[in-house]
Amino acid sequence: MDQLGVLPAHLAPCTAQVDTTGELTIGGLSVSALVELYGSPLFIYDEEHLRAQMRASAQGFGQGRVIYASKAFPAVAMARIVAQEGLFWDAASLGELHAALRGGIEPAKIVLHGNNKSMEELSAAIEAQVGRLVVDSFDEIDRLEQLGTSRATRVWLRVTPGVEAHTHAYVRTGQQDSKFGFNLANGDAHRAIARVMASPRLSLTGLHCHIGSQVFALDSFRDAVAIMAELTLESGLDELCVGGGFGVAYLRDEHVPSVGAWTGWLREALCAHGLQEEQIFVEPGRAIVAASAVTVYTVGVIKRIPEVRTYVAVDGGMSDNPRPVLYGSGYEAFVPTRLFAPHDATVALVGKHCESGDVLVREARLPSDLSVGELVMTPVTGAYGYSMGSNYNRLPRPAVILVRDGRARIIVRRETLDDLFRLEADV
Ligand SMILES: Cc1ncc(COP(=O)(O)O)c(C=O)c1O
Ligand SMILES: N[C@@H](CCCC[NH3+])C(=O)O
Repeated sequence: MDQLGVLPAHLAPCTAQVDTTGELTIGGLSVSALVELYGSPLFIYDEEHLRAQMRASAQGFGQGRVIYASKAFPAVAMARIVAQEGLFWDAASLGELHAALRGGIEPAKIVLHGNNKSMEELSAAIEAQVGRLVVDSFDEIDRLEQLGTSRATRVWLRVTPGVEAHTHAYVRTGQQDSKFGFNLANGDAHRAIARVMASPRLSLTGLHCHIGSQVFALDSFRDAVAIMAELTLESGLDELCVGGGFGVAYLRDEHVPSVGAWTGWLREALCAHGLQEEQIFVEPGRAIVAASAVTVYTVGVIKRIPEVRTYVAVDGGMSDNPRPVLYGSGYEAFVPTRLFAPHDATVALVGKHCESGDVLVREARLPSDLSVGELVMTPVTGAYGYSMGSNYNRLPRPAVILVRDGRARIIVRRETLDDLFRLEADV
């Protein structure tokens, strides 16, 4: 089915269905019943969708290995699923490393990233015996040598290949002017390779690059693959990771390759450049997790300004989804209990924060007879929503639930007022 009422199927989690009354179900459970049980706002993740995306990414990549970029959604429950599906886990901090360990990811399948890793992060990674440590700077090489690492720690170097990915400037990472990695053009990458190869304490096994996030153009990857494959082979290294960043559809008119198509294309391109499947890695985050979740809100206020605009205010906002404010990202909105109703009015869907910029969807299509108390849902919020959320205006973070086969589990409970004050001293 291409449509679930007015909801385009490609924006919905894979188990989403619409019942005869127009109500959306996910994992066999009605969205309104879930909100009744777990409260609003609510993140609903579809476990089958997550597993299907992980399997598709791995299948497309053949013998290559898929690393889940956990920053997109680094919950412990997510780590458990990643462990069961056999993927690797990219951690970019001590917190993301601990989520992996708590979720049962084998340390050998953890890849530690970060452009400014602390001594504490480096020693925790070495102690845990993570599978790959991705070195990002000359200062980090100094730190590792000070720490007295042994050659048991496998090291990759993050290279900045000088590729301008076609995406938002804030999430572009492969160009020369970047805080990440060793630049290829000015000779830093070659100097770092020579230095780490000569080190008695470090064992260089591969290279890494990541050109940016929410990238749609295959051309950007094509250039990065060619440059990185050549550098890996000329340096005599065994492993190459070409990062993630595969774009996903957020809007009804956007259509993008599936995650399996992305990884399949990269596998072919890397092999065409002379690498063996066993040598290659990819690192998608968003493409695995984004469309697996929806956020459901409750409408609290409808403000109509004739001939100007209608504002529909919900009980969350930029604290549970900062992407529209940060990157001007677009989303769609739907009433999950009335998917057969025409969504015939254009309104601004806004949050409850003290900022005029706290807009979730600037021009949302919602029913013209929408009323206070109804539910509104934004799909494709599984990546960089909860993980980049905040407590701005002292809003407690929403609950996150995982649904599957008619069963729901809380994987992150809703914050309470006590949670909000737990760090404050009693003065
Ligand atoms: C090191 C690294 N690897 C992989 C990714 C992939 O994340 P995504 O596929 O969500 O863009 C990122 C973030 O963009 C990253 O910083
Ligand atoms: N947080 C960004 C992506 C950054 C990826 C991290 N390297 C986003 O939503 O879209």
